[in-house]
Order: sequence, then C-alpha cells, then structure tokens
Amino acid sequence: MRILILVRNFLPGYHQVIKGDWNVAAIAYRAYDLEGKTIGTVGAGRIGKLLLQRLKPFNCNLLYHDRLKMEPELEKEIGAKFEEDLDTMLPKCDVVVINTPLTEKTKGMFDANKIAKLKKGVLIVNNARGAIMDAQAVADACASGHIAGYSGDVWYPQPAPKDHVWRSMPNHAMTLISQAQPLMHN
Ligand SMILES: NC(=O)c1ccc[n+]([C@@H]2O[C@H](COP(=O)([O-])OP(=O)(O)OC[C@H]3O[C@@H](n4cnc5c(N)ncnc54)[C@H](O)[C@@H]3O)[C@@H](O)[C@H]2O)c1
Repeated sequence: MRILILVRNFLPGYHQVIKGDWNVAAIAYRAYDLEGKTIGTVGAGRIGKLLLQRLKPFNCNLLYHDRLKMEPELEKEIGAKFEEDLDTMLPKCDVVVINTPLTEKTKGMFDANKIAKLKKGVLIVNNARGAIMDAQAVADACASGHIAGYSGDVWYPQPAPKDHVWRSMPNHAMTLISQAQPLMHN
C-alpha cells in the first residue's frame, strides 16, 4: 500500500480534491507504474518475504539483502535476487523497503552516507523501526529531491513530537502506527 501511494503520487491528488483544485499535470509528472521498477528489501525475514511474494504479480525486478540467503527453491518461487552487499543493491533500486529489526547494527544505518548511495528519486518505505533512519538525513534528502518519497508508520521517538522533522518534510506519506483488525465489522 505504501509503495503504491508513493509511486502513484496519491496524496497530492487527494489533497487537490479536498482543496477543490484540478491540476492533473501537477500530479502526473511524478506518478509512475510499478511495473518494471526495481524494488529492494533490506531484510527478507517474515515480512520481507511476504512483501516480495505480494509484489510478484506487479512484474517488478525484485532484490533482497539479508544476512541469510534463501533456499534456492524459495528464492526461485519468490523470484527475487539475493544481494550480498547492501551498498551494491541500493543504487539499483527505484524503491527501497526496510524490513530489518532495530539492532546495534541497523540503528541509524540510513545516514547521509548511505542515502547518498541511493538512486536519485528513490522511494523509501519503512514500516520496521524509525530509528533505523537518521531522521534529519532523511528530511534533508526529501528536501533536496534525492529521496522522492518516504512513507512508513514508525517514528523515533514515538509518539512523534509536534516538531518532528518528518511531519513537515516534502513528499512524505507518514502515518501513525497502523494496526489492522483481523476482520471488518459488518
Ligand atoms: N510497524 C509495525 O507495526 C511493525 C510490525 C511488525 C514488525 N515490525 C518491524 O519489522 C521488523 C521485521 O519484521 P519480521 O517479522 O520480518 O522480522 P524477522 O525477524 O522475520 O526478519 C528480519 C530479517 O532481517 C534480517 N536482518 C537482521 N539484521 C540485519 C542486517 N543488519 N542486515 C540485513 N538483514 C538483517 C534477518 O536475517 C531476518 O531475515 C521487526 O523487527 C519489527 O521491528 C514493525
């Protein structure tokens, strides 16, 4: 959902509707198809694997970086390519999804140096933990356009203070933590 919201430039279109505007060109120049895009997950455990499985019908190039390579049979079924070196995977990705736990190694992992390795115009989705990112470096990269969109439901700290830099950075689609109920009520 978060990848599609960013890729299709959904929120600016929604905000135009609320404001009574109608400027299709202002939305369309940043709206793309997911098909053919390269999507890399950093971490391919339970959630990373489910993500890759759900992305398969979109005909994307799927990459994953993890400490562990999947069994060849599962890798083939999912249709994702293993990238042993994170810094080699990052410049290839149009979309990067963070699916690692917060550890001493991943805390602040996406700092200005790591972000500089990303493709210009990359979209980032992080539903793992806010502290994996250097919050100011993400905001700076959104402001410069290096990151074209950032979405997630995890912040550091939580609850996010009113002046958290992610609240006001351009091209974000952040929400509060989203907890879904198992079934819809009738
Ligand atoms: N936003 C939410 O409400 C929410 C809900 C569930 C989970 N999460 C977060 O998502 C994370 C992932 O969840 P999961 O169920 O897939 O966990 P998981 O343990 O099944 O998978 C984590 C994967 O990350 C890999 N990994 C760990 N450290 C790494 C590193 N330094 N570099 C590369 N790969 C590394 C592991 O090998 C593993 O495959 C959780 O740790 C949690 O923080 C958030």
